[in-house]
Amino acid sequence: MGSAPTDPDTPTGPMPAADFVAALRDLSDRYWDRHPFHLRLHEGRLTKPELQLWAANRWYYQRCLPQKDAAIIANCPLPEVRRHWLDRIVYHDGRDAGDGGARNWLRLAEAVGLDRAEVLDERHVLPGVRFAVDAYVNFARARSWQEGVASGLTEMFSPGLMRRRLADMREHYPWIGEEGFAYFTSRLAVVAGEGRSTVDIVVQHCGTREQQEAAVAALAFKCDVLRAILDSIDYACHQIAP
Ligand SMILES: O=C(O)c1cc(C(=O)O)c2c(n1)C(=O)C(=O)c1cc(C(=O)O)[nH]c1-2
Repeated sequence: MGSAPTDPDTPTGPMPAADFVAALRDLSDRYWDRHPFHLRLHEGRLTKPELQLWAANRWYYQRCLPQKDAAIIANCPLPEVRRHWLDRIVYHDGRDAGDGGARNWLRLAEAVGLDRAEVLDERHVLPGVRFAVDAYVNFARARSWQEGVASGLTEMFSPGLMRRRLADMREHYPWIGEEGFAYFTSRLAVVAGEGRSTVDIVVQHCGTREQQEAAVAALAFKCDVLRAILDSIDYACHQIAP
């Protein structure tokens, strides 16, 4: 069996950096900002039990992120990238048990009326959310470190969403105490810079067309992970009695 003839119209050289970045940014339409669940959240149409379900399920995402980042580090042979990526683990886990992004998410969960224990034992985590988040961690374990890094680029789409979420939640759910919003206020301070430096790493280390296309596919996969999380939560909301 011979190999398939190469189509002379199929480009094989790397895309110019600007085209590559544009191909990544083009995926913003697949991001979760306009998911029906997020729209209801922004419009103040979620009930307290629905907000609780969201917070308890997002916890599973938040708590798995450091394992995803550790998998990227484990697969990466470059000390300068590992050193840089390590900051993400420290950000989520904190330098000690009392701080870090994950702790701040727990504060939000408590502010919407959940007990810390029922969040930590994950009794509210939906099967679909678990499957989606586990798929993200497994993707980082199984794929190249560049694909793992590229999959985190959804964050380049997130600052506007997070700012809007913060403003809309303060307005529409005034019963949530301000301490509950620490996650978003502290995340907003780092996320724009993180998104920019992640793009730089991806552009620098995806030198071939194949690597560039794999990076774009990794970001598309991650958009699907996020939407699958909200699909599951949204579906479960329809089963909560009003
Ligand atoms: O609230 C959001 O909409 C949102 C989105 C994302 C994202 O786009 O992946 C992250 C976060 N938050 C977040 O808080 C966070 O720590 C985070 C880490 C990552 C990642 O893939 O490494 N994404 C996100």
